[in-house]
Amino acid sequence: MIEVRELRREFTVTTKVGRFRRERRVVRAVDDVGFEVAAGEAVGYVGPNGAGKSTTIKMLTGILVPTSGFVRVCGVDPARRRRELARRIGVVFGQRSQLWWDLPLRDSFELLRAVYRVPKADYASRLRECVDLLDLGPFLDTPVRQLSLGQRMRGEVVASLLHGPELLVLDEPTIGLDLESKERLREFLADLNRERGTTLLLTTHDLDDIERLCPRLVVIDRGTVLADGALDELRAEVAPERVLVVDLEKPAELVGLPGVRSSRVESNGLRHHLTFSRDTTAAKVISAVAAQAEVHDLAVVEPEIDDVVRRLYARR
Ligand SMILES: Nc1ncnc2c1ncn2[C@@H]1O[C@H](COP(=O)(O)OP(=O)(O)OP(=O)(O)O)[C@@H](O)[C@H]1O
Repeated sequence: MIEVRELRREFTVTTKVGRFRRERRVVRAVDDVGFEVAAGEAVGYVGPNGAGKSTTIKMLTGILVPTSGFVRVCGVDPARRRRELARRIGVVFGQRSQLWWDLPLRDSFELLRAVYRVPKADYASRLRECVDLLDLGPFLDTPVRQLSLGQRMRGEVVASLLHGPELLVLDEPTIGLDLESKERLREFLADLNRERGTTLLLTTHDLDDIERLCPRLVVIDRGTVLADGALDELRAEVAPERVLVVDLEKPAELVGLPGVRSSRVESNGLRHHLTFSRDTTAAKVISAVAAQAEVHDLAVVEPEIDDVVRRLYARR
C-alpha cells in the first residue's frame, strides 16, 4: 500500500546573521527514510517535534514533492498523480480542516461527495454508518464553526471516508481532544481497520493512540528511521526486563529468585516489585516465589509505551 525508499526532502531556509547579512541554509527534514506498509496494516509513525513526520506525510499524500528517493502510495507516485490518489486515500490533519467553516456539516459532506463523484447510494450508506458510529447525527445541521473540537474532528474523519478510501492517513488526529472524544475516535478507527480492512498510517504524540490502534511502529528522529517493528518486539528489544508485582499473604523476605535482577519491597514486606529479565519466564519467577511464601495476588507489568519510545529516542 505504501512503499518508501531513500526518501529525502530538503528545505532552504534563510536566517539573519548580524544586522544586514542573510545566510541560506539547507535543512534536511527527511533524510533517506524507508519503510513499507502492507494493505490492512495499522502503523504508527512517531518521533519528537521536528523529526520529519509531517513532511513525510505531505510527500505520501502528494502535497510536497520529494527532493529525491522513491515513493509509491496505492501503486502511484503521489506528487505526479495527486488527484487520482485523492480518490483512493483519505487524509486527516488534526491541525487543518477540510470542511467549509460557514456551512453546516451536512453541506460540507455533500460538497465532498460531488468533488469525489461518489455514487449517491454509496454516499448515503457510508454517511449513515459513520454518523451513527461517531454519534454525529445531532450536529449535521450545525455550521462547522460552531462545533466543538471533538465534534469537528469526528466530522473531519467522516469527510475523509465518504469516498471509501483504501488508506487513511492521519496526522495528529486526537490532538487537543478530551479523553472521551479520543476514546470514541480510537474505537471508530480500530473498527475501521479491523472490520473494513482500511489501512491506517498515523502520526501522533499521544502514545495511547498507538497502544490502542497500531500493532506496528515506525520511529523517526532527525529525518531518519530509528526503529521499525511490532510494538512487542521493540519493547523486548529496548526494555529487556519486566516487573512482577506480588502481594503476599504475610510479610516475607524473598531470596534467590531465578532471573530477578532487582527488587523493591513495599507495605512492610507484603508487596514485592521484582524486576526480571526476559530470559526467564514469569511462570518460573512465580513458582519460586510461591515456594517461599503464600501469594495473595500478582501481576506482570510490561514497560509503558512512553518508556519504550523514550528509550528508542535515547539510543540515538
Ligand atoms: N516549509 C518548511 N520550510 C523550512 N523548514 C521546514 C519546512 N517544513 C518543515 N521544516 C523543517 O523540517 C523539520 C521537520 O519538520 P516536520 O514538520 O516534518 O516535523 P514533525 O515531525 O512533523 O514535527 P512535529 O511533531 O513538531 O509536528 C523541522 O526542522 C522543520 O523546521
